[in-house]
Formats: sequence, structure tokens, C-alpha cells
Amino acid sequence: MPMLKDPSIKYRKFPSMNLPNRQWPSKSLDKAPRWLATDLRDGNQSLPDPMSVSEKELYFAKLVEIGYKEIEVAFPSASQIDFDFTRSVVAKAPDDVWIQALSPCREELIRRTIESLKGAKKAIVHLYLATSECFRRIVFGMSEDESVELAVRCTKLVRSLTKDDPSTAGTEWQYEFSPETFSDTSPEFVLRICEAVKSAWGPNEDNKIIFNLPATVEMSTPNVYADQIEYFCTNISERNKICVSVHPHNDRGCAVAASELAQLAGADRVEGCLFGNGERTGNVDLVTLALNLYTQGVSPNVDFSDIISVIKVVEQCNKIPVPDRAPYGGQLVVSAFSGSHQDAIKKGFNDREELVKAATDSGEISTSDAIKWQLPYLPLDPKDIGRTYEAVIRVNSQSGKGGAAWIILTQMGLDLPRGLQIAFSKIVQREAEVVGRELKGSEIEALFRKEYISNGFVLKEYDIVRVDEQSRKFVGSVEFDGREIRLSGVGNGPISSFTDALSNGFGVKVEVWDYKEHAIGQGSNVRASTFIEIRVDEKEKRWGVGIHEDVVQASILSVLSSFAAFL
Ligand SMILES: CC(=O)SCCNC(=O)CCNC(=O)[C@H](O)C(C)(C)COP(=O)(O)OP(=O)(O)OC[C@H]1O[C@@H](n2cnc3c(N)ncnc32)[C@H](O)[C@@H]1OP(=O)(O)O
Ligand SMILES: CC(C)C(=O)C(=O)O
Repeated sequence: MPMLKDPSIKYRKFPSMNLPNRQWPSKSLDKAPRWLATDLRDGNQSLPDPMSVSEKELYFAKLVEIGYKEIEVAFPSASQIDFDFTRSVVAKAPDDVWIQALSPCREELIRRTIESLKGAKKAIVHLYLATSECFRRIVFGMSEDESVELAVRCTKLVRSLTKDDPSTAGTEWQYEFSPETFSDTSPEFVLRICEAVKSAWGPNEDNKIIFNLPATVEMSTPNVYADQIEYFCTNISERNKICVSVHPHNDRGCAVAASELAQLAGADRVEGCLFGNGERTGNVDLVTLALNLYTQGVSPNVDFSDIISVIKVVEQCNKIPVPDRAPYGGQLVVSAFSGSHQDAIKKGFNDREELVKAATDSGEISTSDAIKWQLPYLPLDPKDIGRTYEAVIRVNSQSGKGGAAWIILTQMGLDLPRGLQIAFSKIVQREAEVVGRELKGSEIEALFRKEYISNGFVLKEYDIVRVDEQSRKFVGSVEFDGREIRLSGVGNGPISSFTDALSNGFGVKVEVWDYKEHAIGQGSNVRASTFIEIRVDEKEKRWGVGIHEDVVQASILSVLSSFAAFL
């Protein structure tokens, strides 16, 4: 049995913090943090096939287009590709974008990193050193004192090569230090090493030092991480000269929650990747964080209006697909297959349309976006991220009447009456079971046309004349099965005179059971759509649909469509 009956003999419970006066639980998120996109560094280093220079260029351009102002572009001392790419970005980055590059605390690698950033308008040098007991003992064999000494020496080196070097004065420099494995390090030691690094760098309020506090491996529940961040924020000196950054990984699947709670606890900045690429289970997903803010009415300061193009670039450069269930971006997250979801969403869209119409008609609003979003099952309006409503409702054997009706509405503009929805959904259900998969919109439309619109009849010519106040007479002819059939009948209106004519012509009894109609289109393109349910010789009732510029002809066509099914 590989899994232990008692895992406590092998695994330790992560200790919680004793922080009785914690403030973060009663706070709420009301502004976007500073974002740092590390797709091209942490994301890239975790890929089976790291990005080429041209892929990095494409990705960088997309990050800039989305609106990221701080982008970690490389680990320049790792490879010639990373060095060359950093050089190319230095030449091309927009003036308001900070280029960040990472180096370990090793002198030759720091020199190479700063070399790669020479000439940049705005550059952030980022050094990391793991501080936890586990890493100091197992990886480095280093005491706390030795770690502090190394961090301070390397910080001073960065300082001498950047802000203290007059030859680099054309560059605005920032310095970021990451006590790697922060969340597994004693909080007191984190403070000690960061205080020492801060003194070595000498930040001020206008050029803050960035302390990036990573959950290098996510090892606890997000509330513990939030406590650690709050402890740091309240105990570090000169908080006004510090930007507190977080860098959560997703090993326990809680990186988004950890980032959000960390912001409540005082973090000013978040590092992550689009769609959560990154080491192991990934870095925190920047798309989810941004759109979580957006759906609470807070501007994230980044723009995912065209999320499909973002996914395309991410998939092309990472060579890893964005999962179909990825929050907000995944193919399936704005799709509903199941009947009760489809029904609620369809009603939600109808409700919204009515609210928007009423508010627009009364002059209360100038844009439909001014009506607060409230739609069953959809936390975000798909159109805000460039998704169409057509993709929202999809049909398979789990779907109900609302699903197929929605497809017919969006594709053909036909708002089916409830009875027809029920009848059609049985046909769709049967077909979905036969093919054993989702039905495409085009297949549903074809089923609908075959079942309710196409019929073997050709309406040759007709006339409906007024006999007296109460009655009308239909006279005309139809072609069916290669034969021309003359028809004549009387009723109290056009439809009843026509059904009487059919009854006479075919020697049956035709009764109209239900009738609905609505207009499709507007202005000179307007057409009538009619839905008529008839019964012939007391057999099972059938619906037919007719569409025509003339409402009477549309009705005749719909009767013919349903009548054909009885022959
Ligand atoms: C949590 C993170 O994501 S940190 C960023 C990780 N990213 C990467 O590692 C990608 C780029 N890395 C590389 O290209 C290479 O690892 C290099 C160039 C940095 C170093 O390569 P090498 O010299 O061949 O070392 P190697 O990778 O085998 O081992 C890492 C060495 O750096 C040391 N090291 C690890 N982290 C640090 C650090 N923050 N500061 C200083 N030294 C460090 C290790 O202890 C080890 O030293 P050792 O060789 O004396 O045992
Ligand atoms: C370099 C640091 C910030 C890192 O990537 C991590 O700890 O995960």
C-alpha cells in the first residue's frame, strides 16, 4: 500500500502563526496591485521547450498590449537566448515598461545580468537567495549569518554596478530581493536578512526596494501565507520605502486565494504568469486575479478584451494548451450543456434584454453596460473578454429545451414558442443520443429546417377574399409529389380558410391548435415568422414554421410544413 494509513508519520503539519491581532480578515480588495509578469522567466524556465527569441518577442509584445508595466524578461546569465532577448528588449521596450531580470547571488552571474540590462530606460535587477532552514542546510550548507553576509555583499555589488555607477545614469534602476522559500523560512530570519539588504541598498520613498516574498512551494493554507505577509509588513522598518511583492506558486491549488489574502495582508505587488504557467503546478494565474477584480467592479489595470488572442500567443509560445476549464479563459467556462443551466442562462439574457430596453427607452442609460450584471451561472459577461454569446449554450444529450431553442434563436432569429421548444428538444435529444456527442449549431439548425420548415409543397398561387363580415374564402393551388392540387375553403380568417381548403382537398380534418408569430429583422428587411401547431384526423399534433415578408403567406407556409408530416 503506497499511501500510508497514518501519513503523520511521514508528513509534518505546516505550523500556523500566532498572530492574535491579525487585520487582514476584515479587509477587502478595492484596488489592483502592481503586477509583475514573469512568464518569460519563471514561466519559461519551467517549459519542456523554452521559448526562442522570436517566441519571447511575440509574448513580450502581448504582455505590453495587455498593459503590464513590469515584465521579468529573462534569467540572462542562464543562456545566450535569454541574454540576447534581454538586449533586444532593452532596445525596444516602451518607455513606461520596466524590464526585470533575475540572477542568483553569484558575482559573475550578477555582472552578466547587469550587462544585459545596460542602456535600458527602466530596469529592475532581481536577486534571489533561499533562506529556509531546509535550503540552507540541504542545498547551500550555509548558516543564517553566512546567508545574510552573501545577500548583503551581492546587494552592494548590484548597487555599485547600477545606481552608484554614473555611467549607467541613463537608466532608472530598481532593486528586488527575494528571500526564496520565504513561506518556509522563520519570519524573524526573513526580517533580519531583509533589514540587512535594505541597509545595503539604501532605498527611499521615491525609489522603493522591492521585497518579493515567495511561496516558492505552496505548503500551507492561504490564511497562513496571509499571516506571514502581515507579520512582515507590520514588523519591517521603513515600510514607506518598501514595495512588498508576493510570488505564490500553486502546489496546493490555492495560489489565487493566497495572492488575494496576501494583498489583504498588505502586499502591494503580485508576480505571476498568464494562465498560471510556471514551475510544477505553476505560478499564480494573472488572468484569474485580474478578472476576479474586474467582476467585483474593480479595474485591474490590464485589458483582456481579446482573451482569445492572448490564449493563442500563450499556447503558441509555451507549447502547452490552456485547459478547457481554466478560469475565465478556458474554452468551456462560458459554455453550458446542461438543461437547467441553459434554461436559466436563456432566461437571464431575456431578463437583461428587457431591463436594458426599458432603461434605454426611458433615457436612463446610454450603454447596456450601465445595467449591473446579474445573470444565472455567468459571473462575467462573455462579451467583455471578446467571447460571443453563441458559444455560451451548447447542446448534447444533457441539454433541455432551452439549449436547442437558444441555438435557433441566435442562429436563425426564431424565438420558438414553449410548445415547439418541447417538441424540438425531443428530436434533438434523440439525435444527440444517436451520434453520442455534442451537436454543432449547424446540425441543430439543419434538424430544425428538416423537421419544421422544409416540406414537399410548392405554393403555386392563392387568393383570400372576404365573403362577409365573419368569413373569408381561400382559393389556390399547391404542388405536391409532382401533382398540382386545387384548393378551396372557407373560414373566419386566412388560416382557418386555408386549413378548410386543405381538409377539402385532401379529404382529412385539419385543426389549428396553437399559433404564435413574431417579426424577424428590422426596417425594410423585416419578415414574419409564424409557428403553427395543427392536428390532422385527431392524430398527434405537429408544429410547422413559416417565414415570409407577408405574415399571411408565412402562416400558410407553416401550416403546409406541419401538414406535410401527416402525409
Ligand atoms: C525558485 C526559482 O525559480 S529560482 C530561478 C531558477 N532558475 C534557473 O535555475 C534557470 C537558470 N539557471 C541556470 O541556467 C543555471 O542553474 C545557472 C546558470 C544559474 C547555474 O548553473 P550551474 O553553475 O551549472 O549550477 P547548477 O544549476 O548545477 O546548480 C545551482 C548552483 O547554484 C547555487 N544556487 C542556487 N540558488 C542560488 C542562489 N540564489 N544564489 C547563489 N547560488 C545559488 C546552488 O547551490 C548550486 O551551487 P553548487 O554548484 O555550488 O552546488
Ligand atoms: C526567484 C523566486 C522569486 C522564485 O521564482 C520563487 O521563489 O519561486
